[in-house]
Amino acid sequence: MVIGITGPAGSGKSTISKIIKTIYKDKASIIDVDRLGHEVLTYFFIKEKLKENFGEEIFDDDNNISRSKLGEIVFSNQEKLELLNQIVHPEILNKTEQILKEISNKNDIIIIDAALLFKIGLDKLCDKIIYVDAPEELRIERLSEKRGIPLEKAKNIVKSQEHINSKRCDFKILNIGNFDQLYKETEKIIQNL
Ligand SMILES: CC(C)(COP(=O)(O)OP(=O)(O)OC[C@H]1O[C@@H](n2cnc3c(N)ncnc32)[C@H](O)[C@@H]1O)[C@@H](O)C(=O)NCCC(=O)NCCS
Ligand SMILES: Nc1ncnc2c1ncn2[C@@H]1O[C@H](COP(=O)(O)OP(=O)(O)OP(=O)(O)O)[C@@H](O)[C@H]1O
Repeated sequence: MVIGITGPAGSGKSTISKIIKTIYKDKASIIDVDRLGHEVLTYFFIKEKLKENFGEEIFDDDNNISRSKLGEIVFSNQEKLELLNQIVHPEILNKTEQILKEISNKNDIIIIDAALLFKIGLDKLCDKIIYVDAPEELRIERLSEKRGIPLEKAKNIVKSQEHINSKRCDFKILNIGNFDQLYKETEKIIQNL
């Protein structure tokens, strides 16, 4: 079974993914789509496209994409973010499909952890979808205080995700309690899959 976990930044997707992994142990795998997005930035043809569209300034001294420089540009400019999305999302979708094919017979549960599950088109790969949310201020606080993202960047990321919604979901979690409460709520959902 493929479970999509989606919702805005700082809502708790990765934490829920890890809870499910703790419950299912070796029978579950997590596809972390943020990480796949980072991998895609190392592909030669993607780097070339990004150079054409964003210029040399997004590269570091070793000719790798500087995520902090690129992030600074796109998270404060919706049009540029959309341009980046058009370049990388098809490749992220391909890569996820490829991984699913490779690991699906070795796992009972595969979790796709992605804020942009619907936007990238990953929802169509999922049997069940969990949508997780929390109030904006709490998410910004988690991103800046717990994940170490500078406050301004955290606010920009959250603003850039205003389109995220719970279009088609089977379960919803409002993650405003403590970790134990989140664990229990996740466990309850797992029992009803
Ligand atoms: C802009 C980039 C270079 C910034 O990298 P950086 O390491 O600084 O941030 P990171 O990837 O950890 O993301 C930080 C937060 O922003 C969110 N985010 C990332 N990309 C996007 C996007 N295109 N739109 C909205 N939110 C995004 C992430 O879910 C996360 O919550 C990188 O996020 C990227 O290449 N994004 C495009 C690919 C993508 O859409 N990834 C998200 C898949 S769910
Ligand atoms: N219920 C909770 N109680 C305390 N801390 C929490 C809770 N839920 C999440 N956190 C913490 O908040 C931070 C953000 O959570 P997490 O990384 O799971 O969010 P996310 O939705 O995966 O974010 P992103 O989209 O940016 O990857 C983490 O440091 C996590 O440990």
